[in-house]
Amino acid sequence: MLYKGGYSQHFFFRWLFNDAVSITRLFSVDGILTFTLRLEKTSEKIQKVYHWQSHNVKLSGVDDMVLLPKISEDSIVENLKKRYMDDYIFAPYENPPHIYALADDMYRNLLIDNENQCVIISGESGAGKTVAAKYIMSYIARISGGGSRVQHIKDVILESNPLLEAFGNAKTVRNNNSSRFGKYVEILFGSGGQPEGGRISNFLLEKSRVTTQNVGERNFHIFYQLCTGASDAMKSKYINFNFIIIIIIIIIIIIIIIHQDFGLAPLDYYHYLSYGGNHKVEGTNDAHDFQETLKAMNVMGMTDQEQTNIFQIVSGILHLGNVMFVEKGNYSEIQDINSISYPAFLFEVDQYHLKSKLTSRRFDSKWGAQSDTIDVTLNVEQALYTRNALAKGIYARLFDYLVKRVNGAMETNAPGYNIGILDIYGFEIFERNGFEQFCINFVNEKLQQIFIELTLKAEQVGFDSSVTFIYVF
Ligand SMILES: Nc1ncnc2c1ncn2[C@@H]1O[C@H](COP(=O)(O)OP(=O)(O)OP(=O)(O)O)[C@@H](O)[C@H]1O
Repeated sequence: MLYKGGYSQHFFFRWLFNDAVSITRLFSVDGILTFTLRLEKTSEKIQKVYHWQSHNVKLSGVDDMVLLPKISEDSIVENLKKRYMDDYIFAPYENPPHIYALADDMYRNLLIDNENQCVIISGESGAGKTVAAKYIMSYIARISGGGSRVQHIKDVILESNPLLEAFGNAKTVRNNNSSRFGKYVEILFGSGGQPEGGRISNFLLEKSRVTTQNVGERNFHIFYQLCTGASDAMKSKYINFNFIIIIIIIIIIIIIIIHQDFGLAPLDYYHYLSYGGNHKVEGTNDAHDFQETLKAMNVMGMTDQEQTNIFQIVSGILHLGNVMFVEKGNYSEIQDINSISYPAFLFEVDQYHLKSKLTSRRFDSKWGAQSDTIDVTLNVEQALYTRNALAKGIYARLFDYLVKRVNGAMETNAPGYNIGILDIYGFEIFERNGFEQFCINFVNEKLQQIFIELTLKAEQVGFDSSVTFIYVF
């Protein structure tokens, strides 16, 4: 039995050892799994090495050379020799189930049988669904042919991953790069087996994350990427333009403000990023990832202006979260009127209009043939709810827009067959499960049901003639 690194294992070990915090080394040789656990007991940190011997394992070296304890010419040759002697050499079709073999099968079936193919990837959060989906996409991109136009389609398909992950993935307690939306990617192939286009359908974006997160989690990656990765020029435009407005409004503050660093807005400044408790994710470099996001946007053919507009919205949402309300009589008022100028500027809307939409709502009444429209003022709780609903609504539409843009970049009318890859976000149980988690858990249960149904049905068929049993399905 060979374990590969991953968060599921991380949690398994955590559960096993109760106080284990992280696995620093993990490798397996001849069935012996060796791992080093960093343990944390109160404030003291202890390094301990555990050896675990698995049973009934055919001793045939390691499947994956990177798992060798020491990578040298000798150890590689020794490993290959062992596998050769045991008739366990590397050959895709002789190996146990492998994601490339599955992708290869699908591709061949599509070409030989002229049939659409579909792979459903299911599993709990952190199991490796998204990584598997990406392996399938890159394998297909690698083995299918085509000229420069096809190469562009492949680039769009592959680059859609970092782009949508930036806006749709987040750190959760189980997975540092957890998909918080479901997606179904279809790759459309021409008669020669070359990708001609593609289409992505997105489901159930967890938009509640925009305004609040559980402890130990983060908002969507893009917020941190923009704040830490944007150039100074961009930062002053999206993040600190507020200062410019203040300069115009309050002359006295000019002296203070011109001495401030326009290029920096600490993440702590934003209310919408404050719930998780930690902005940093081990092994993630947000500034670097921001460059990947920009690169992906360029591959999609997004213009500078389009990118500017997108980041204006992202930044506007952050600033909107800093608009606070106070109770005045029976209704709410914006605590600091300057705070509304920033999001209004970034959303390119009139600030008085935005203020009125946050603190009141339009009420249509009808009696008989008569109708009337009145503005009803909101209390603080209602105003906060409205503010958050606006932030979530804008973000969800921005995400839909990005998916639409990706689809536009790989649109085709060419006839052909397609391979579909379904990657939804995994089953999870929180202390408080929101409606979105309920929906995703329900979908996961349904998928599991389909899986059981199909596999049991297949088993039943195999037994048909020889065994008498009660049909489950
Ligand atoms: N094949 C793999 N090889 C190495 N690491 C992997 C592999 N699969 C997954 N991982 C590790 O596990 C992490 C979680 O994987 P992934 O994001 O694919 O999980 P998921 O099932 O899609 O989770 P979620 O439902 O939360 O989106 C990855 O970031 C990666 O570190």
